[in-house]
Amino acid sequence: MGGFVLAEEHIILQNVHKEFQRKDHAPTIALDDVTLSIKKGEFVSLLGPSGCGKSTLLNIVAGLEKETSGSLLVNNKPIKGPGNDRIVVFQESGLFPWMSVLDNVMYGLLIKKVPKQEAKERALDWLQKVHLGKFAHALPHELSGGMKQRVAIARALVTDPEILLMDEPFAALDEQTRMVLHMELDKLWRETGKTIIFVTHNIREAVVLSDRIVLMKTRPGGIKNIFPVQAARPRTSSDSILVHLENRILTELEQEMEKVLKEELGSDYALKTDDLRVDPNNNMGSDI
Ligand SMILES: Nc1ncnc2c1ncn2[C@@H]1O[C@H](COP(=O)(O)OP(=O)(O)OP(=O)(O)O)[C@@H](O)[C@H]1O
Repeated sequence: MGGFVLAEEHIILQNVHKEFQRKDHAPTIALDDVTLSIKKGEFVSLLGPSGCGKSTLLNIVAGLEKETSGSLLVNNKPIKGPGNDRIVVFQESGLFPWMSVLDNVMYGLLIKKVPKQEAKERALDWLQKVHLGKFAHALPHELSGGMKQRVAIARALVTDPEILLMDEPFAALDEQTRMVLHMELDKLWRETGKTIIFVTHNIREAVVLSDRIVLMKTRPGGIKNIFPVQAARPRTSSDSILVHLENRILTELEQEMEKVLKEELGSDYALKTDDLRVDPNNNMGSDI
């Protein structure tokens, strides 16, 4: 071979096809022929309209769903199911309501037979990193939504997985909290070098956080386009590179969503996707 070194691929999906069987109906093709490679330490977002297969793709990488055909490799090894190297953070924090914040974060370590004192120290360390050291002994219901998601992130990262899989983790949060968590996640990602796959409906969230954005399409679900994000970090959403990219992605999404709406509504189709356009006076970003 020549004198160049290939960057290390962490996750490789090759021609992944996923069908869900439905009684008395044709199967739903959730993913068709998805091929995607993700490098070690890369932050990749999956973006696209409802039903385009984002969660299915994430669940296949997590080992929670099995592809119907095609292959998935992590560190060049086929995936047979869930593993300690991959952890999922969901939209709902999923904390045990009867356990303190500290016990919630320690739980995964104790399951893995980490000695109690070490588990406590590691959990407290992670609670400091997500700025919740003072809430170690609080119960989940005493926390705000943003704080709960911080605990969920600490609980995931304390076990030191190689890959963090995030399924709309900030979708239920208000915009200000979301922006703070973007900054925190960006910092944690840069400090830890984890590989992250992040599912979102929010274009601005995707451009602010990602190295690459995988824009997905529906019917059948798959990849429509991939956008590298070449802006310096830490980022602000007003960065002109990001604003320009956000509009490019939105233009492609509009085409996709018009296609979907026409198929769904047929002759009733009247809705225009122009309403999705970014209003420069509106800080919220576009949810799709
Ligand atoms: N367990 C299942 N059984 C049957 N069909 C399913 C199942 N899970 C997903 N699907 C179907 O597969 C397609 C893709 O679903 P998926 O949840 O992956 O999409 P998504 O892009 O994550 O959607 P959303 O943004 O609304 O969460 C949809 O048509 C969905 O109805």
